Amino acid sequence: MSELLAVSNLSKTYHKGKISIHAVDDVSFHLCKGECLALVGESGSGKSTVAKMITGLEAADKGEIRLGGKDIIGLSGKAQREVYRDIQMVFQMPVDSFNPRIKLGDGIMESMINQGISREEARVRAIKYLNICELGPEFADRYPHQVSGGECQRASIARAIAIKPQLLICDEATSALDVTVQAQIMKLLTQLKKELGMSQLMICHDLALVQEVCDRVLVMHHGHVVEEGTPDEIIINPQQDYTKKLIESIL
Ligand SMILES: Nc1ncnc2c1ncn2[C@@H]1O[C@H](COP(=O)(O)OP(=O)(O)OP(=O)(O)O)[C@@H](O)[C@H]1O
Repeated sequence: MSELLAVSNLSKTYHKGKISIHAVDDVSFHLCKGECLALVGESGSGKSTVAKMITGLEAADKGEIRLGGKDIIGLSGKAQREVYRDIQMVFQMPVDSFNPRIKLGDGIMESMINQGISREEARVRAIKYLNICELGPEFADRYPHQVSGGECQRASIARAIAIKPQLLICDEATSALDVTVQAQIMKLLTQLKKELGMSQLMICHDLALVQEVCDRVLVMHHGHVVEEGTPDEIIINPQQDYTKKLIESIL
């Protein structure tokens, strides 16, 4: 598999008054095309900060992020818009990710229209991707408060995939949902990976889900990557003491 994303020596420190929080410290990893990589670690270990730097929501202090060989840090204008179209993120709280005053269909169409796609075509594509996410066309005309959490999360996945990103980042995308809906959404993401060849970076606390859907796992602790391997290597035969404790605490 060829490499899609290469993260090298990435670091981020947050400053709050006199306190400095080294959220991410010298993190390096890669992600291949069509691969699903899990990022696991206890709360506060830096997982979301890594994801936010990749999506450009946080600026990196140091390091390099390459997408398809091109350094994406510090881009601006059209080059930046083009790159971030290829990286989409799905967040934990589905309802918060849509504007409550905008119908789901219009929310999904927005980024396509921003890309220059006509309203008519954007509407057709919004309905197509809602359908891929197992939501009927009627969902396009509903407001976020008129659907369940699971349906809203499907709609946010539809919005993310409608613009055919090369990389989909899911930050605890299913943890607010009940177990059956969680399983359905993970199945859907695996299907999308196979059908669209999309690479995925999953931040996930649920090791059973990681084992089921991810190809490789990175373990983060205090802003560092402490271990990397296949799900079986990490979950069944962890090498580092921190990973052993993490697995014990989660299982
Ligand atoms: N905007 C911010 N300002 C200040 N500190 C922050 C900010 N965002 C995150 N942090 C801190 O950086 C550290 C890493 O946070 P981050 O959200 O990346 O961890 P995480 O592993 O994703 O945690 P969780 O699993 O709880 O979401 C934490 O100590 C957090 O409090």
